Amino acid sequence: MITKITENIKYVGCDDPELDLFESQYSLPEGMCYNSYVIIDKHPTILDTIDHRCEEEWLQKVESALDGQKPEYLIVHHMEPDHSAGIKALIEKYPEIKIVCSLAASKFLGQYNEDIDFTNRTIIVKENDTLSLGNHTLQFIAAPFIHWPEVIMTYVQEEQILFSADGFGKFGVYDADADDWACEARRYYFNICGKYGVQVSKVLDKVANLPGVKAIAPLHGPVLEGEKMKEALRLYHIWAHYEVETPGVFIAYASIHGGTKKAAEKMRDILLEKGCPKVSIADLAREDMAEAIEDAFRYGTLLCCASSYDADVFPPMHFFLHKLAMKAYQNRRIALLENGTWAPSAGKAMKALIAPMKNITLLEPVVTIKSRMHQTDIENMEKLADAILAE
Ligand SMILES: Cc1cc2nc3c(=O)[nH]c(=O)nc-3n(C[C@H](O)[C@H](O)[C@H](O)COP(=O)(O)O)c2cc1C
Repeated sequence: MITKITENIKYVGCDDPELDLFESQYSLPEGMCYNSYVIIDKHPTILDTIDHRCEEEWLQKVESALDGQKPEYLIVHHMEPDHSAGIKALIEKYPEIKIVCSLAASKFLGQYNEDIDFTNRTIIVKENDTLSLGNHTLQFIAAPFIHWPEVIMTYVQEEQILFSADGFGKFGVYDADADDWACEARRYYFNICGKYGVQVSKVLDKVANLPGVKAIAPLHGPVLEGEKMKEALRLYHIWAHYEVETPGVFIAYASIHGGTKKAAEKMRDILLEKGCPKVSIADLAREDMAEAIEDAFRYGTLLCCASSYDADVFPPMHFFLHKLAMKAYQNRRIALLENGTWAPSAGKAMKALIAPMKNITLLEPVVTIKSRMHQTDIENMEKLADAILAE
């Protein structure tokens, strides 16, 4: 199906409901979609290609949307293969097409397609350059590191639509969770763009200076308009600035034989009894790691509970904290509970992983339990809960 975004801008993206993992690591309970658009004008133009999994379907949609015209330009916003894999097939089908992209993207074109000669085919654009298609003027916006260095966005001046590359994207097929954009957009943002809050903030400032954006069309997920677009912009402002979105505590635990899990659940109960507005809890060994990353960013305080393991920390917790550090986790309070049977080491290992993070307040006391939570541990756990709740 080809959907009209406006009279002359058509959606030619594809759903991929069967993909197991996005970027080989993110679970997809509702599949994925790769967006692509065709602008019908004096100079017909395609915005981005597609993942190789959907190439044939996409080519047919493009042909049908063009309705007999030949495309003159392909705008490449982002060179990641889920959007650029179709470039080769597109050039084979329309050998005269010109590729419009950033300088950085022009280098990646050859890296991904060494058998194609891009000489005399590539038009390099930079910040605020424009390209007239006839009735549509494309204004290019540099968006480096959202979340790759070559990224550009395109603002279609007459229609006031921003084509935002992976910015404002989400997991799921095109119309998944139509009434709850934030849930999968948040998981997508923190796991994929989270490291680049500074760059996202800069782009948000540029978007605010555009003369009235009416819609945002990302490379994954629905086109955002009206109140949904306003809400997405509000959330992106919070996320990009590493602000707390929801008051409360996220408890992440990694337990080998269940003792640490019991202590984590007891901490949840103590916190709720003491009036904590919201406590979310996750088993890092079993639950979706990407969702745990998302929740760590969502709440203001993170409580990590982990078993000791080979004079270090149980690996699911190691991976979790390592990934948070990679994603520039910052501006948060962290509390620790460790468990060990002969020489507890989880606390020290967790502290070492947290040390490089920016603007983290480590709460005291670090609670140590031995093998199983004992009555004598409760006093320390209460103290830790008090420290968590004392803002
Ligand atoms: C492979 C392995 C390595 C472990 N290494 C340590 C260790 O270095 N120091 C320690 O005190 N306990 C160690 N333990 C014990 C765990 O920390 C133990 O499972 C924990 O104290 C009980 O909590 P749990 O029920 O949440 O796993 C190890 C356990 C396993 C299975």
